[in-house]
Amino acid sequence: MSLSRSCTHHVSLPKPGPGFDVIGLALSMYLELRVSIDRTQPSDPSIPLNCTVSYTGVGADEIDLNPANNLITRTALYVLRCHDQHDFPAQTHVHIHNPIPLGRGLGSSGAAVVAGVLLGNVVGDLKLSKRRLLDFCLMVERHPDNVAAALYGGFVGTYLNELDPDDMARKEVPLSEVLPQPAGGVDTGLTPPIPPENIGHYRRFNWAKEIKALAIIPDFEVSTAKAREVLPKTYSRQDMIFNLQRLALLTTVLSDSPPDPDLIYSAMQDKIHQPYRKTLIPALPAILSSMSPKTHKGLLGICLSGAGPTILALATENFDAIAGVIVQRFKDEGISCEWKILEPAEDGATVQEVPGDVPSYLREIRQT
Ligand SMILES: Nc1ncnc2c1ncn2[C@@H]1O[C@H](COP(=O)(O)OP(=O)(O)O)[C@@H](O)[C@H]1O
Ligand SMILES: N[C@@H](CCOP(=O)(O)O)C(=O)O
Repeated sequence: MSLSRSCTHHVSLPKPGPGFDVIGLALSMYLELRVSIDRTQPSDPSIPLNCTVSYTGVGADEIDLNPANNLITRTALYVLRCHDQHDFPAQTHVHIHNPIPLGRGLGSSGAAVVAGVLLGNVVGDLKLSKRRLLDFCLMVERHPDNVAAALYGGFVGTYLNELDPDDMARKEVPLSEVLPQPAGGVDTGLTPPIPPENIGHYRRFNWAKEIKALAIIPDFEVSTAKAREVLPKTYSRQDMIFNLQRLALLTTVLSDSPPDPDLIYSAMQDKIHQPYRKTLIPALPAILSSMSPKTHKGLLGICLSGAGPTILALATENFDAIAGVIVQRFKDEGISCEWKILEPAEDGATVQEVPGDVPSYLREIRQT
């Protein structure tokens, strides 16, 4: 029997403003996998881990297609190995179509982790609940904002539960034990750390239909790991209260219809990550200090998307002009940008059976 399955994942654009590592927004860019398992064929020992990978979309020259190195397939292997399945089923092929720019703060890695977890669940026929899938995601990407938004869709608030000491230790094992690279074959003898139950939690919020998300995407990468290294380990009480006061309002004001620009603009101010990340993103200070609903009609609020360098501007109208100003600010620093108008993606990650024989995945990749 042959089968072809597709998984679709939405990119998450995390945390408007003060919700660092807390709130996430899934937006209308879709990472898509096509998975085929040719069960008519026996295992071929020359195929590492029984899996071949192909890729279309952005970053094709960067992504490693060796299943032992690729983030999506390594994550899937982690899920499989936690269930005593050491390799992919014989003759698995995974086609990845990825429109999400890499290393730009648009959640490409969060979407890839969600994709990998769903891939493991599908090819291993594990039938894990979404809640359990989130545990696996959180063993790999340890801040919950991106993966919860990509998995569940929409505008979400997230938190990590206080686990008992044993579970906490299990959750905090080094990432290299969760995702060894390269992911060795069956003979490594390594037992993967099984995620504790109920690592994190999420809650969907409403989103006012008038609000669109402009993503202005500079032509350079900032790795999330690097952008987290520049953050301080501790913060002043004053700065924490500043963010908490705004975050308490933000989730509500983004659901109000019609939106209140002044309130949204104020609620999107941040003192715990953007000031430190300015050093990595040349135009950020000029953009944040010069744009507001008073200077730009239709603008509601502006912040770094994820760890940057993408700028997220929430707006109701006047999109070309708002994006044009931000593009120009980057241009002044010698950086070119593309920009997109995006909307919340409500559905989260989905898996569909695709009828037809194995080669059909090549024809069915959605071009976005
Ligand atoms: N579709 C994908 N397939 C495989 N690896 C991916 C994919 N998307 C992202 N990655 C990995 O994640 C890295 C980017 O992650 P990160 O620095 O967290 O940036 P961001 O998540 O903001 O795009 C890429 O360099 C790549 O290694
Ligand atoms: N909350 C995280 C989000 C990182 O998102 P990414 O898209 O840059 O991976 C952070 O701000 O570090």
